[in-house]
Amino acid sequence: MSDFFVLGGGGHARVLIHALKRLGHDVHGYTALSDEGEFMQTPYLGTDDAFEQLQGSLSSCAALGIGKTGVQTRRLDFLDKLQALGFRVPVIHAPGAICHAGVQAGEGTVVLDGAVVVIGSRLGRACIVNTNATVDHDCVLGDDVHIAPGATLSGGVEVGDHCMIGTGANLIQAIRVCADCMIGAGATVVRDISIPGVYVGTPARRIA
Ligand SMILES: CC(=O)SCCNC(=O)CCNC(=O)[C@H](O)C(C)(C)COP(=O)(O)OP(=O)(O)OC[C@H]1O[C@@H](n2cnc3c(N)ncnc32)[C@H](O)[C@@H]1OP(=O)(O)O
Repeated sequence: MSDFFVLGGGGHARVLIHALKRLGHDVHGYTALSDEGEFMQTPYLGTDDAFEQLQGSLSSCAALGIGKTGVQTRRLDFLDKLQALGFRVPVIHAPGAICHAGVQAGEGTVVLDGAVVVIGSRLGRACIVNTNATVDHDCVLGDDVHIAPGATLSGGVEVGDHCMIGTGANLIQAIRVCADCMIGAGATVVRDISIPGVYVGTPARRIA
């Protein structure tokens, strides 16, 4: 069991703190833009950049609690900073997640309750496989990819860096989605996507 601090003070941080505690880890506190997270039930340590000053006194493990609702986020920047300062940012599988043996995942990646990651899949760094999402066999996710709640990647799907696959979206088998795409909630992707942008609907079409 390890001692963690959680970087971020919103809903995603709260989910991670809950998961870490259920896994038996100690959570010393969280950082956030401001001290507004009484509901976090763990001490506020300072702003999101405070870990640079607090390094000596903080636990050696960190969790990336900053959520991702768009393509551009600071998640990878923070992961790089944390690692450069010597923190470990382990992969977290929530107690209710299912990850098949041999699935590979990069540092800072989390798989949340009810999510299933099937044999042969590879997840990059700082990814989120959110509640009840499915990443079926032999998928490959780049870095900083978010598979939102209830989204489904069928077998052999590839998703590029920084993509966000929205809540309940479905990608059929062997689809390739290039980096920097937002797939809207409920979209159905039936063709490869090779131009970065925002895609919605069934079948998914580019709107921006
Ligand atoms: C635990 C968590 O909470 S994780 C968070 C999970 N969140 C998500 O999955 C959110 C995914 N985001 C979406 O689906 C968003 O609606 C986006 C990114 C696709 C579009 O957002 P915006 O760029 O703000 O577009 P906007 O809301 O202005 O809509 C533009 C048009 O697309 C339509 N549209 C927006 N989203 C969708 C969608 N998912 N499916 C179909 N049509 C859509 C709108 O109705 C609008 O159409 P109109 O011009 O005919 O009125």
